[in-house]
Amino acid sequence: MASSTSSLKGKLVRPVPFTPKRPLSTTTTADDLTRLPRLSTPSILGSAKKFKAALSSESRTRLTSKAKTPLPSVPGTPTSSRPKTPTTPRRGTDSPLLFPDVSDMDVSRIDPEDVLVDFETVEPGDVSGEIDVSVLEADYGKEDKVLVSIRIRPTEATSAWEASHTIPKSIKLGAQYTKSSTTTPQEFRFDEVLTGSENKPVYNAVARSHVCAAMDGYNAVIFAYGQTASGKTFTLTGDQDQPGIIPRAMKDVFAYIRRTPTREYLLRCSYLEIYNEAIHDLLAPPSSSVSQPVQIQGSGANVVLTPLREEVVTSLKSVREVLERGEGNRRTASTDWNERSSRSHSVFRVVIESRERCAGGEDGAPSGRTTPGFRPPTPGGPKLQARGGRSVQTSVLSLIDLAGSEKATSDKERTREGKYINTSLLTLGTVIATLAENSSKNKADHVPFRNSKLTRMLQPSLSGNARISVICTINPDTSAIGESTSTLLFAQRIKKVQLHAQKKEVVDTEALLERYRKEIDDLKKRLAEREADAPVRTRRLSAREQLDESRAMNDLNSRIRQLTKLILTSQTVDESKGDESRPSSPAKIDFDMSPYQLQQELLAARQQLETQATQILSLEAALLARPQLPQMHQIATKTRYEENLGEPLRAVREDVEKEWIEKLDKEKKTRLKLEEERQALAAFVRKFDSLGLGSLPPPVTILNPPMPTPGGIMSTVAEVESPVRLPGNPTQPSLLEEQWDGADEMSFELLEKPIIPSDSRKASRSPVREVLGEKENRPTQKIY
Ligand SMILES: Nc1ncnc2c1ncn2[C@@H]1O[C@H](COP(=O)(O)OP(=O)(O)OP(=O)(O)O)[C@@H](O)[C@H]1O
Repeated sequence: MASSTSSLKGKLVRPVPFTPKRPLSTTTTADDLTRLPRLSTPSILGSAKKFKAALSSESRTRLTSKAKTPLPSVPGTPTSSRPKTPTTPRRGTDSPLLFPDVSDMDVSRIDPEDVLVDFETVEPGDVSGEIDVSVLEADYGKEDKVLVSIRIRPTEATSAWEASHTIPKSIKLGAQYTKSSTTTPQEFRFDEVLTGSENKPVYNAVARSHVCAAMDGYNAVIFAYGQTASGKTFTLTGDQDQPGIIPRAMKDVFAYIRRTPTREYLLRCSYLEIYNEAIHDLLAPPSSSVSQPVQIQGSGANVVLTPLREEVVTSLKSVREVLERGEGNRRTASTDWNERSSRSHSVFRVVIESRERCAGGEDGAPSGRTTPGFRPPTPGGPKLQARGGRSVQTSVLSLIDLAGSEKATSDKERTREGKYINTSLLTLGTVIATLAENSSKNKADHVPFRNSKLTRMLQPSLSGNARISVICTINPDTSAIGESTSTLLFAQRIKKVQLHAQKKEVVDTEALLERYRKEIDDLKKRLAEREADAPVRTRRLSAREQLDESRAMNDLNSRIRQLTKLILTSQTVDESKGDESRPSSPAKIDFDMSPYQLQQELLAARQQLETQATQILSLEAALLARPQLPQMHQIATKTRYEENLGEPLRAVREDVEKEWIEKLDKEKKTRLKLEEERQALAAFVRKFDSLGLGSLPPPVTILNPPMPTPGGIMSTVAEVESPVRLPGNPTQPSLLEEQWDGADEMSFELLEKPIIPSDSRKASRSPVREVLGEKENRPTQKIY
């Protein structure tokens, strides 16, 4: 063992300003660990980093006193602290406890409205001043591939790898290190290939656009992957001289807020680690962290971590305080390869909620918490509410430092940890490989997300709903060629994963519903006007214009349908569950809902009934208003023939006939479906009424909505009666069941004459007439 250790000496040789490596001990005691300073990379966390956390969950110790040295600022940050908001934590060097049971900024204890950050409250010193407009305006939302970069750690020894920094940026093994002299080394191409010890260009190239994307409403994940001691922590956290991605990202978050005077933000941070396949909250007090490990609940895109402490941050100072506390709790240990190796995967998450600022700062609108559809907040505490018509945009920025993969080590405890680390990284590799395979071959193979906590937690992001940037770090030494090659292969696979990140908005339901209702009213008015003068106008229109007219009516109807559906969906949106739409069975009543919410449901159901009745009648009206089927066939054939001169008339006719059969069949199905929905809704309304829930007067109460007749006369029908015949009622031939009789005999001359429906059509038993009565249906006679 001693010889293996000595052979490792000098492998992590770093250029200036690196300090010489401490001679490695093969037998590290817990005592040693608490004394070991991190010699090679001075931590940005000051003395907090000087502590080594205990290495197993049993013997793990937490810091019980606050680090003496405050977290150094990112260069250029003025040290003046921002004025405190009433709830800004007063903990600091004078704090009696580093892990109070309840933090002042714990989101569950505060009113989000009191801790909003906007361009006025951001301290100029919290802003990098470097944010570049082109990054803010970058088209990051459309990027559907993972941004994959390689960072090669500097070495004083000879590097086994050759990097090309010109486009295409690539890396390949030096020819002298390939297995045989005849083999050409494989060239790996990536978005970025970075070298050197400067963290700023690394941040700009791999992280800045993702941070801006997160501020703009997209979920974003940035993670570092690589062999142990290859530079993941250096890249993400950095040190005093070279702050890494996390501190720079937080600075840009505040810079972004400062540059966006139109919005206000609520920022919540959490910090966790996955150690030996258990998730620990790095911000929770040690007692509750051990007794209540964080659980992953939910599945698919709705993964929830609970209990997980989230703390509101209002300035860089409060971010530093949170980071410092969490960092002090991370499990690191000296391994044969790295004096301060991360033994866990750590995840720093910032939930960014924002909404439009209202002019003057106070809109006088009622609190979002009283908006209909609001459900009690999830255990994570209160969230920013959509308010006064302003929707809330939510996104999560996750910054992940993975534990390094490694070979067997000389220490038993490290070997046990290493097994867990390697297993979860292996699962990550398998998940990525399957996702890549699925995207490139259009397959839907099972993805084993559940095989490790890491992949389960990352499932929503890896499944596509996040902008992802991966930095794969490489140890360039010749002794690490194997591991570096496998890192490059991992990087190549993840490049193939397909992303489709979407912004998530929670709307102010009341305002939105109002908008929808208004639009529906307008549309209905337009529809009624068109229907009223349809009979007269139709006679004057050319064949093409008649088709256009019919299309326009259809468009109006489908927009009304769409909006009605939206009303139902937005009223039943459960904020904790994301975009869940209304239950599939409208007859199901949710007894957890408040009477007011139930009433809103009832109102929506009634409105839908009304709209459906209107739709069904409009369909009938359109059918009655349009020419007889053979004539329609003729019109369509003529139009098509003119459009495709040169095609044989017979072929055109056959095509048109086929299309019309399909069209009529579709129409029939739509009407039957509408009727089924209508009946289900009617049952829903009846159920409400039988429970006495509909007795309170809703804003609009229309149980038997006035139904527009084709000619514009309004009437009322019994709610149970349907204007559509259901299957199995052979006594009423449907308008849709007309035959193609005579269609073959048509000639274009017919079209020159006014289109007059035949007597048989007049005599046909229209369901509209049946329902409304012959007299009320008189407008249909105006057609003639
Ligand atoms: N690009 C770099 N420039 C200068 N020093 C670096 C660079 N990358 C890594 N180092 C140094 O190499 C050592 C190991 O780096 P680091 O701890 O970041 O590795 P790691 O990949 O996080 O390891 P582990 O997985 O074991 O936690 C540290 O002393 C760090 O300061």
